[in-house]
Amino acid sequence: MSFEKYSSALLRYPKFGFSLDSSLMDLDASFLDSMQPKIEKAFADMAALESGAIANPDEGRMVGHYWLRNADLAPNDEIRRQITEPLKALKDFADKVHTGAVSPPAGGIFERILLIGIGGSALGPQLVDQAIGQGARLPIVFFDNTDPEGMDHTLAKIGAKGLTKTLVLVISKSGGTPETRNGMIEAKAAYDAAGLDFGKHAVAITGEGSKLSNFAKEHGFITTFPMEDWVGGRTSVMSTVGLVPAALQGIDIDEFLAGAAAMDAETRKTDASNNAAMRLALSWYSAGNGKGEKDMVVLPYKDSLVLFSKYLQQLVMESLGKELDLDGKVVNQGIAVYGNKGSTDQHAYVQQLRDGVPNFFATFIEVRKGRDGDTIEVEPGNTSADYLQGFLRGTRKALYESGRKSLTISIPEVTPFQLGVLIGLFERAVSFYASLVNINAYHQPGVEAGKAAAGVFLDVLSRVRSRVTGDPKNAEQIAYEVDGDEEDVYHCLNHLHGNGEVQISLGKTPKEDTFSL
Ligand SMILES: O=P(O)(O)OC[C@H]1O[C@](O)(CO)[C@@H](O)[C@@H]1O
Repeated sequence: MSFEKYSSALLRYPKFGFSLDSSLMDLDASFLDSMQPKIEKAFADMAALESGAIANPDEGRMVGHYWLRNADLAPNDEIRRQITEPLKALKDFADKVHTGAVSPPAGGIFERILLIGIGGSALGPQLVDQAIGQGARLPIVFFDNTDPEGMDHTLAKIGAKGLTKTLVLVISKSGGTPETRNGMIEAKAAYDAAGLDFGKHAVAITGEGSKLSNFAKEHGFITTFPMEDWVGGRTSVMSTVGLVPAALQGIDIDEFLAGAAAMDAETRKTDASNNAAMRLALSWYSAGNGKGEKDMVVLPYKDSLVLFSKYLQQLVMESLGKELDLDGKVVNQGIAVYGNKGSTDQHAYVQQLRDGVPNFFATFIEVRKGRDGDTIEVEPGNTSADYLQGFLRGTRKALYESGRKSLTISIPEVTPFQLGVLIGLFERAVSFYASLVNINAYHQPGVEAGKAAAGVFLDVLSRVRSRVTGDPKNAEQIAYEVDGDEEDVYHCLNHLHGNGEVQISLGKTPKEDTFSL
């Protein structure tokens, strides 16, 4: 480590107080020279993407999340309208909810939001809430899974009386995601049980003509906001998906969009040496030899950014984790992302980072401002914020001394603008990296295999359910009756037992276990 090296590697955007320190990634001149053709191609791919090329060839779609924060860049008037009109409509809607012009049927005003979604249709709003939702006008709670107990806990927190003043946002781009559908059905059941009209409390955000959009029409939802097919789920936080809840929460969405637009403006420039998104992408490439050989550990030193690691996990892993490259060659690409927050992680897994398997590089996120208002000294001469900074600097140094590389991103404070800056940075870094390694970052074919297998399992389960009788039978016998896979049938039976639907009599091995009513 040397000040000289730090000083020459530091990339700064003083206009908004951002910096990226890649000095501890050791990117040397020969690596950068060797990458030049790929860098030029990545800039060209990006320019094509932003001007409306079909950048997601497998799905035949444009990729437009960069237009969401600068509609002037949209490739045509129709798309421009698809951005500006919903933006205006959602602001009007939020105003009406705040003033009571849109109100619950039982009177009063809406006091909280229940957001039902999963993946990109929940993670962005969760990040926004955690990072910049403190003191929000409307608090927000989530159903982001099909776990019945999780939903029960959330409903219990709201309480039957609370439901009367809860506005439900059901978010699904495809409109057919089972977890989200289940959450909506469970929420509707709770409203029905409380004698309330679910539709009069509900808003949908979904693609036109989707199952969800039809459900919303049938059940008289308050309104529906559109989601366009050129916005991917994991990059939807600046579309209606993220902006409707944020505006309802009273978050300054114009600032949020402006932060991303400011980062876009800097990282659209084709000077690689001063482009933070390209620098990130090159650092990832160098760390993992362009094959994702090193994991990315994300360590924001700020409680409010704790979900940023999880958010990046989806953004990076769903975008870059691909079997085939754009030429159809098997490449099994990806970068594993995990993390939580500093300095908390110091007391969890940093031990392994420092001394264990050297299979990662770290990404520190420094927030310069410790807190608003007065502070105290926790000991003579030092504040809590000093400690946070000390632990960040100390961990970064200790890791480098044991041969572990790291990046450090710094922002002045966590505001809507700065959250936009961070999201804009990583979105573009993902786009660049995808070009560097020649993959489509905008589809997710791998997710379908698990969904299809779950469908087969659920089908077997419904048949197994009707085959359990008073006579004890083992999995093999029932599998024969339902024409199903024996192990699948065994798991179905065990699941039914776990939920009190059938009895089990344990044998020496699962093959010998028997089940009855
Ligand atoms: O918004 P939808 O269509 O419900 O999808 C939710 C999530 O499911 C995925 O399609 C696949 O997991 C994600 O890309 C997406 O964010």
